[in-house]
Amino acid sequence: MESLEMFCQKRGCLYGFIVLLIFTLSFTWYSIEVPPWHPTFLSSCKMEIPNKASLLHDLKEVKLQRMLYEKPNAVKPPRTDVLMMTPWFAPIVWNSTYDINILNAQFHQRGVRIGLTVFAIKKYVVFIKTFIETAEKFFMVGHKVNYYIFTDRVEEVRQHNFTLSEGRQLVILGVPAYKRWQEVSMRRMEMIHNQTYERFANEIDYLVCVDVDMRFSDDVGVEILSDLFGTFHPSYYGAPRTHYTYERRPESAACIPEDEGDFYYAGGFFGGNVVEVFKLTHFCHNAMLSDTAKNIEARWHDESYLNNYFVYHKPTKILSPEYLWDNNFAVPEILKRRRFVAVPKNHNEIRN
Ligand SMILES: CC(=O)N[C@H]1[C@@H](OP(=O)(O)OP(=O)(O)OC[C@H]2O[C@@H](n3ccc(=O)[nH]c3=O)[C@H](O)[C@@H]2O)O[C@H](CO)[C@H](O)[C@@H]1O
Ligand SMILES: [Mn+2]
Repeated sequence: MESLEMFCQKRGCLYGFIVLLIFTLSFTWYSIEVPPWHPTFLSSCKMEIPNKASLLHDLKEVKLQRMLYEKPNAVKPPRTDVLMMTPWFAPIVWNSTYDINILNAQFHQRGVRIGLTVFAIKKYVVFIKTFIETAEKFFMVGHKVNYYIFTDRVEEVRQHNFTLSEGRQLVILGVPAYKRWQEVSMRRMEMIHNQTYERFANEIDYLVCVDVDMRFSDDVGVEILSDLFGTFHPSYYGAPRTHYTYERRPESAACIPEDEGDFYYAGGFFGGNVVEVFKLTHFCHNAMLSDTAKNIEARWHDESYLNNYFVYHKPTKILSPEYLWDNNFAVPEILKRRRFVAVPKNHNEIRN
């Protein structure tokens, strides 16, 4: 039989342990402002957990596919003549830095849908035929694509009756024609913004927003897609900050001080997922309105606001000038492909 003394000793240990446990638990509870099992904590973790059946289905699919390609080499970069990564770890897309087959497999697996927005207002409708025809050849071939053509000449665009490959659709959106070309260009931000929740959120995953006075002349594929992306302007990718044609007047909402800024981005090619494009166009349009109220027109219109936005909201990917080129420029050694090039235009003739 256990002596009374031993029984008391054991019970003492047990009580001691329980007291310690309660103390530790309550300390943990109070030291975490919102405990992990609290709904507020769960909703603050932004990652959405997909449904279990679809996760398991995806896993099965990955196993079925063989992945055959030359393995990357950790000590031999594919390019040493250009910057391939920004200091905030956004890749810069140059030829031969990626394997399109790997990327295509990834984006097909996700069934990604891509929207391409383009504006053909007033005389700029002349560009739409070449634009769509070359896009059919080179833009996101094999993926689901929606073209969104914003125009004041709906009938004229419709009459082209473009034949599109499978999985591709064309949507014509009637919009007003502003008088000055600068305003037409700037108002694109507002019009894209207006369609994000109305339409884009339901129809696509990524948006690509470009100029219409352009032609595709080589592949532009899913390598460009990321949450938020911009493109080096072909005139300034190698230039020092002082040469960038940023808006410099402090009273403008587009102002970038002399000692800030990374690159000079082109107004004619940007994009991202629907939410990021919503935020970007919201900023650019409202900054433009606030400048207009002060009688200020930013130096390079929408491009100036875009550049300002990218200083403070860094793009997660940047496209090299391969994606926006002008054949009036001499072709530098680093430029291996010209994928999207300006169609020559008579500025005075087309803008008036
Ligand atoms: C390649 C590139 O980076 N281009 C940018 C550049 O000049 P650009 O000289 O290339 O501007 P632009 O004349 O092409 O105008 C921009 C776009 O607005 C549309 N448009 C314009 C006028 C008009 O009457 N009808 C019409 O539809 C059309 O889609 C055109 O492509 O600077 C502009 C602002 O000054 C914009 O930021 C452009 O995106
Ligand atoms: Mn243009």
